[in-house]
Amino acid sequence: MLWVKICGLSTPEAVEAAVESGADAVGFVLAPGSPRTVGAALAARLVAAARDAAARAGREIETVAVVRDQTLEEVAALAREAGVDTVQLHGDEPDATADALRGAGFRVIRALSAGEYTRRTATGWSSPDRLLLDAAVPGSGERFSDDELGAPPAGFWALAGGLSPQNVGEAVAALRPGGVDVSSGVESSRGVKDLGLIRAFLQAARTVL
Ligand SMILES: O=C(O)c1ccccc1NCC(=O)[C@H](O)[C@H](O)COP(=O)(O)O
Repeated sequence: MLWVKICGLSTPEAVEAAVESGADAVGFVLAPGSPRTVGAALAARLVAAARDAAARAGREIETVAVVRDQTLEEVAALAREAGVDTVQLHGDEPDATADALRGAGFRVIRALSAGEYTRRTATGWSSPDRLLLDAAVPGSGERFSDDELGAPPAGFWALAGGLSPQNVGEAVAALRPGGVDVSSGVESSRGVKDLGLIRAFLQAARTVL
């Protein structure tokens, strides 16, 4: 079944809508400078809300801290305080940062633009972590173009960038990722989640063949 992550959540109501509608993962932006940025203390409350909602539904939820170009020390401290399961690295973090986070007990998602993924793999780079392929500007609501991605990854990967309830089915049919990730496409305005769009996205993603 398609793995679905709803990202950039900042209220308990939006977290509950995502979990109750069947999201596999919920993400909180702990990188500075975004309208979706939350502090570690609020993220910890949102993590608790996600786990409570998942427990009520009798299932599990993966909680994800989204970071970008912060030091390992800062990322580890934020992730620990927030109490997340997973750290999503969205910048130019070295492989050593991912290794150290894994060593500290976190799961890691490596987010790359489709173009950067294509460049790295051409040099023989590979990642032990789950890959998320995104547009050049994360959280912008933009799709990457087909010619930026050479061959999609062979193993599990998730598609992000410009997805919405309207286009997720067509995007998954075309690229066949193992998962999808959305933020802007479930917002009424930048940084403001729309509970109806969250539910509609989950419903559309769950009916992709
Ligand atoms: O959302 C942000 O503002 C953000 C800031 C810094 C690093 C990452 C950020 N977002 C990552 C995501 O929300 C998703 O993984 C993905 O890029 C979805 O983007 P969208 O095109 O908005 O659906």
